[in-house]
Amino acid sequence: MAVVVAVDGPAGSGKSSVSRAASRALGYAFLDTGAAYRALTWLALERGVDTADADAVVALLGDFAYTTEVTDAGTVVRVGDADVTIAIREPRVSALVSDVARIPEVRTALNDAFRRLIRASDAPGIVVEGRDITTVVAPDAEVRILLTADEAVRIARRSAELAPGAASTAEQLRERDRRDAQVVDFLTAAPGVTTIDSTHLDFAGTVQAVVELVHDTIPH
Ligand SMILES: Nc1ncnc2c1ncn2[C@@H]1O[C@H](COP(=O)(O)OP(=O)(O)O)[C@@H](O)[C@H]1O
Ligand SMILES: Nc1ccn([C@@H]2O[C@H](COP(=O)(O)OP(=O)(O)O)[C@@H](O)[C@H]2O)c(=O)n1
Repeated sequence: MAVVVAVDGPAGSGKSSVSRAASRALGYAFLDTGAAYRALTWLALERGVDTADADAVVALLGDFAYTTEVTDAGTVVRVGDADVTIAIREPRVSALVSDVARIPEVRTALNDAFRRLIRASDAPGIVVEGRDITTVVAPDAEVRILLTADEAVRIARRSAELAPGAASTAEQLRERDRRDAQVVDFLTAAPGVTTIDSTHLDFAGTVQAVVELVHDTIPH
């Protein structure tokens, strides 16, 4: 059974990029759970399904052929034959993903899939990042981290999400965190979870903090 490193936190805290780099440094696999919520949202948009209609979104699950493939250039995300790696990061997906993520049947189905992927990993460990990994998906993970940063810093890091005519990055990020926080608490560390605040750390320093915590926790 692979060592599990669970990482939760709000948007723009560095979960995906830091977890990916830390997994490489550790020789571990990597699982970005937000990508699956984003891919299901992309499928709803593609099919013209209203994301506020929970039953219609749940009906998509039977036909949600979601796969990921780790390549040198990064993780390629596909739904069926469609490469949605770039599309799932578009603001139109970010704006609706919280609708999809608040549907209990969606969370149950995706969490089951995440647990299967974790169990199937043949690497010595796996870094899994999202919003409820430390609390719901893998509460027994050997290493559990809440990655945070001040909101202004997170907004500055996410400025690339700005789309012409759309609400500002700041409004989008605040609104998404507000809605996500109604579903899972990723702003306070559960008992046994270590907080890493990256506000005053640069990228390499944040990766190092994660790697050191794993080394300090896991005998090697
Ligand atoms: N400690 C850090 N210092 C500076 N930039 C960072 C740091 N951590 C992450 N970043 C950058 O911030 C942006 C958002 O990070 P990302 O991993 O997408 O966050 P999340 O997955 O939590 O939304 C990325 O461009 C990333 O390279
Ligand atoms: N474990 C998870 C991961 C993501 N999500 C949802 O998926 C969305 C996208 O997650 P993400 O990790 O790609 O978001 P960023 O923080 O990287 O922008 C979040 O805004 C949540 O609505 C979730 O509900 N539970």
